[in-house]
Formats: sequence, C-alpha cells, structure tokens
Amino acid sequence: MYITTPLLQTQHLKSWDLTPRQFCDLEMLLSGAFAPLQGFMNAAEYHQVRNHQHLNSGKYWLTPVLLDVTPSFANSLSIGETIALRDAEGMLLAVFTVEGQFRAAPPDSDAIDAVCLEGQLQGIALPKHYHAAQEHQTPAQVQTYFREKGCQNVIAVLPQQAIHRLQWESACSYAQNLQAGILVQAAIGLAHPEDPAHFTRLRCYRQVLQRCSTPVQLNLLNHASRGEPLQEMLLRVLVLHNFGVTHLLVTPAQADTLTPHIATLGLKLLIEPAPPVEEIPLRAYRDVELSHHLHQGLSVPAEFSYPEVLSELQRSYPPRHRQGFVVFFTGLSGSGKSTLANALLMRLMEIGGRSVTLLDGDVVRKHLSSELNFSKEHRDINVRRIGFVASEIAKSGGIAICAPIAPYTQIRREVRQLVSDKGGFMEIHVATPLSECEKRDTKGLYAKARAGILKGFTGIDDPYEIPENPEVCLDTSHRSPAECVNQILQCLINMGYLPSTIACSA
Ligand SMILES: Nc1ncnc2c1ncn2[C@@H]1O[C@H](COP(=O)(O)OS(=O)(=O)O)[C@@H](OP(=O)(O)O)[C@H]1O
Ligand SMILES: Nc1ncnc2c1ncn2[C@@H]1O[C@H](COP(=O)(O)OP(=O)(O)O)[C@@H](O)[C@H]1O
Repeated sequence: MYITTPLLQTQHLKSWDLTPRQFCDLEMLLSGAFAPLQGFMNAAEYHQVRNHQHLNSGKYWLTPVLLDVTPSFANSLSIGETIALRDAEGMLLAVFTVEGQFRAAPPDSDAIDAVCLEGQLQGIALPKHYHAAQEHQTPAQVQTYFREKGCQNVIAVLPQQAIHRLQWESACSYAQNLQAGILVQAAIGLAHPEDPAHFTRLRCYRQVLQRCSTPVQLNLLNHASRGEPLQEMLLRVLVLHNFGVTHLLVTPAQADTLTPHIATLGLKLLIEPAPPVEEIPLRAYRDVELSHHLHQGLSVPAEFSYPEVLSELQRSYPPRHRQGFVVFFTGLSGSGKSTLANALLMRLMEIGGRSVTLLDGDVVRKHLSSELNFSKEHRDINVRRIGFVASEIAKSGGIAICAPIAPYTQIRREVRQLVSDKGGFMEIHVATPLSECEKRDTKGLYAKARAGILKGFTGIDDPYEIPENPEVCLDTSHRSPAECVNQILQCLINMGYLPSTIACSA
C-alpha cells in the first residue's frame, strides 16, 4: 500500500488536514490493524456495514471508517484528482485519488450527512510518534515477536486504567496453561499529548509487565475510540485478531455482552475471576480517585494492586496541598482586588512550598495586554490571556493569583473550565459596593468617569456581571485586608489546597 512519491511531486496537490479521528484511522489502515480494510470506506462498503454489519468481502465489521471533508473542499475536487493527506503539522502521510463522493454519518460528528470521499489510498509514511515509538508496533511486528518466542497462543489484556492485580495474575496463569504470550494493548488515539494521566498509566503498565515470566508486549494503539461501548469493543476484537491474538481476557460482565458475537470474531474469551466483594467499589474508581483514596489514608486491600503501582499513582496524583491552583479575584475598580491579592501573595510566600505568581489587572495590562483597550472584545481577550497563563502555572504545580476586573460571566466561566482541567480554582468576588469604591477612588478614575472624561468605565457606563457561584464573596467596606485574607486562607484549607496545619490569624 506504500508508494515512494518524491515529495516534490506532491507539492502541487491540494491538501486535506486529517481530523484527529482520521489521523488515527489512517495509521490503523496503513499499519494493517484495520485489515482487511485497506482504505477509507466507499459508499458501497459504508452501506454494507451500516445495514448488514459486514464488508463487501463478507468480513464481519460494524464501524464506519470515513474520509469526511468540508463541503467547500469537496466542491473544489474533481474525479481522478489526487490529494495529499497531512497531519496537523502539515506532514505528508498519504495520497488519495478521488473516485467519488457520498453522504454518510461519521462516527464522532454531529453531521448526519457529511460529504465523504471514496477513492484509492496510498500510504507514504506512518505517523511519527515522539514518545514510546518502540511500543507502537504494527500488527506484523507483534506477530513476529510472539512467533519468535514460540508462543502458540496470544492473550490480550485491554486495560482501561491501572491493571489490577487479579486481572494480571489471571492473565499470567492462563498464559502458562495455554503456552501463550500476553499482549497488553492500550488505545491512546485521542489522548491529549500532554495528558499526564496517559503517562502515569504507561508507567503503571510497565511496572506490572515486569512481574511476568511469559513473553509479554505492551502495545500502544493509535486508535480513536468511537461508537457505543459494545460496538467499540467488537472493533477492538477485530483489531486484536489482526495482531495475532487468540484469546481475550474479559470480566464476567464483558463476557456476557461479547459471548453472542464471539463466533463471528474468531477469538476465545478467558474470564477473569470476580474480585472479592470488598474490592468491587475500588474497581469502579478511576486512577485519580483511587489515588485520592490512598492520600486520605484509606486502606487498599493488598490483592487489589501491586505496591509499585499504588506508589506510582500516589506520586502522579499528589494530594491537593501539593497541587497547583488559581485564586481568581474579580470585582469593580477600587473594590480591593490588588490589596487583597498582594496580601495573599505575601502570606502564601511565607507558607512556602510552591511558587506563587501574581497576575494583577493593572500590571498585566502594562505587559501582556498593552495593546488592548476596554471594549468587551478586548476585555475578554485580556481575561482569557490571564486565564491561560494562570492555567499553565497551575499545571506545573504553582499558585497563580489573578486580579482583573473580569466583568463578564461567560469568560470567567471559560477560565474556570480551562484551569479546572489542570489544578484547583477559587473565584473570589470582591463585592465591595460601587458607592464605597467610588468613595475610595484611589486613582481618580471614578471622578473622571462621572465627569464624562473617561468613557466605558466599569460600574459607571460599562457593565459588571455579578459572579454566579464564587467560592468566596467579600465586601471589604467594613473589614481589614488581613481579616479578608484569613477568610481566603481558611477556604483554601477547607478545599484541601493548603495543609490544615498553617495558622490563619494575621
Ligand atoms: N474603562 C475602564 N474600565 C475599567 N477599568 C479601567 C478603565 N480604564 C482604565 N481602567 C483601569 O484598568 C484597570 C482594569 O483593568 P483590567 O485588565 O482588570 O480590566 S478587565 O478585566 O479587562 O475588564 C483598572 O484597575 P483596577 O482599579 O485595579 O481594577 C483601572 O485602573
Ligand atoms: N478590607 C480591605 N480590602 C482591600 N482593600 C481595602 C480594604 N479596606 C480598605 N481598602 C482600601 O481600598 C482600596 C482598594 O484599592 P485596590 O486594592 O487597588 O482595588 P482594585 O485592585 O480592586 O482596584 C485601597 O486603597 C485599600 O487600602
């Protein structure tokens, strides 16, 4: 399926930048993982699969594999034209000669009649893997490995999260009885390249694999999961077959769902023993939840997982008082944001242990956002930038204190969402009334706004939308800054972001 078209000859071709799903599918097609499929489905194959669950060749198949494109790109093409298929960085991976177009429903899209291309696919290069390249083996490489090790059978283990001890021990014992090797295959297709959980899981798998004396391979599959769980599982089984797998280790519940289909799939099921009753709730935990369970000092039965796996989880998901977080002040000009942010900065520096960065509204406007004005559009850009920088700080385990006016709910919500994926988030509404802010008028701006010299001033002739659910709400009119900061510190302790041992009195 590969050709060696010199790059020069492809430079004049129109390019289609593959979507994340298509990027994964292309690797699955080119590597042989989706055999007998050799290219994206044409209309006839698509309808066969949709209506009769098999390919034109008669092979059982459930899931559409489509090259859907935008209508404008489709309109620009003519029959017989060759296009370049590229990854997100513009790397040429394949060329595709268009033979027709049809309407279909791609698996991960809302579109029910997207324009799809049919034609001939010719691979040029497999996608580059910047990490663990040796574990992205093709089906042929995996088959060769087990053949050379003299394995008559290959048992597949498909881990979702950390591999449980019971699961692994039953895989090893089945392997001994069947003279089998073990293939641990993890689908990582759409995992974000910076997803730390992905790397944690890999370290856990590698730890577990070392405990086995039978030939064993860890294989990272660039597969984009799709469809409902049964359909996805059946697709994974078809793929495993292409990797030379003869048996699949499943839970009793998975066995119940797969058994009616197994005759068509060509694999035998091996059933894990049911876990002891006390482990059932733990099994439902994702790694991060299990880790929090450990950090709270709750017991995990020794049978549940290996000590090195548990300590890896604890290391990767530190307790909250060692995670990064963002304190996001919002409020009118003169409400007290800068005063409180600076006082909090000092207290957190005093406590120590994490780096602390202050992103004050005025200061950010001098540096990061110097070209922006105070229109809604520019205020949103400004706050979004602050949120982005803060989220990066939290991701690296630091503390970011932000103190912009941030008058709009939608953008504050966006920042909360962005940060929450990476660390803690605390919104503080400095709810000092406008009358008090105006009385303070530390910079003389309210006077200018009232006099009409300064236009679009927040609270005077520009809106401030009251925060919906801030973690803390402070009216600074009748309280000292120290009192306010103590309340914030106490809230951080309650949320677990600071150890309860720190003193909260000024
Ligand atoms: N039109 C208008 N409206 C509000 N504020 C104004 C305006 N023009 C200048 N300033 C000064 O800019 C500071 C607010 O900047 P921010 O970056 O925090 O505002 S925003 O979040 O982008 O809305 C704000 O500082 P703080 O008083 O610290 O809030 C003001 O000093
Ligand atoms: N409890 C309090 N918290 C914060 N500021 C207070 C408090 N009580 C009085 N102030 C005064 O209010 C003013 C707030 O100004 P500032 O912190 O620059 O507000 P902002 O950053 O919201 O514009 C300062 O002069 C500060 O001394």
